[in-house]
Amino acid sequence: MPSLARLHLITDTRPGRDPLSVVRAALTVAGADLVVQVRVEDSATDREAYDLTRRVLALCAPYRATCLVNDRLHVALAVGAAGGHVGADDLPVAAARRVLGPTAVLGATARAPGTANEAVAAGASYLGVGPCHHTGTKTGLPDPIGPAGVRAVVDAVDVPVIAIGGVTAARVPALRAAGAYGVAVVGAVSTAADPARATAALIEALTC
Ligand SMILES: Cc1ncc(COP(=O)(O)OP(=O)(O)O)c(N)n1
Ligand SMILES: Cc1nc(C(=O)O)sc1CCOP(=O)(O)O
Ligand SMILES: [Mg+2]
Repeated sequence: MPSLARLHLITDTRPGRDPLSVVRAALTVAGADLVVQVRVEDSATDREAYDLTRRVLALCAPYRATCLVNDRLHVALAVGAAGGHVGADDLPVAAARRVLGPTAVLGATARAPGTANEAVAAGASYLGVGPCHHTGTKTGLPDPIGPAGVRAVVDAVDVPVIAIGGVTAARVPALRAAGAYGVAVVGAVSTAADPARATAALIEALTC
């Protein structure tokens, strides 16, 4: 299994966004130190997800950056991505592991130590833990768990914890101090005036 990069950029496919140019900008700065997770709207067709993922994979390849696919594991397999990410509404982690095979990267969402332990026992190779802070990117989330909630999960598991939800470069030090291995972001890069510069700030915060 490839070593996991600490910065995960999740594609922003909301109307008016340009996910490919954001991914391109982030890769020029972060290179192999980036995981790009392709996440499309629930209303997107599989064909749209497949086409976007193929394009993202082609951008990642020269940098040897890792490409993962959110939810749609058949798309991950079809394009040859490194793995996928599942949450409570997706395939159960054990089923996802069977689909992807033993060596793929498999992330699972966990918000508390109990579900985190279950996800790891079922085959998750990393955990996405949050929401750490309020976010305007996704609706319907529970209250933020903050760095203390991240710490509770970190103390319970032995896989990398990727903090997600309202993460900015300024918030990275507290999340790292809580034991987060890395962070996943949408808005901090996608809505930045300069996505390359925003990526550089996150990388710097993660390497301090
Ligand atoms: C790194 C990371 N962590 C959490 C999530 C959220 O996944 P999920 O709970 O399945 O919600 P959706 O993203 O599918 O709406 C994630 N994608 N990545
Ligand atoms: C897709 C997603 N999942 C979350 C979770 O907590 O499970 S938070 C989130 C959105 C993250 O976007 P931003 O970096 O703009 O806050
Ligand atoms: Mg999901």
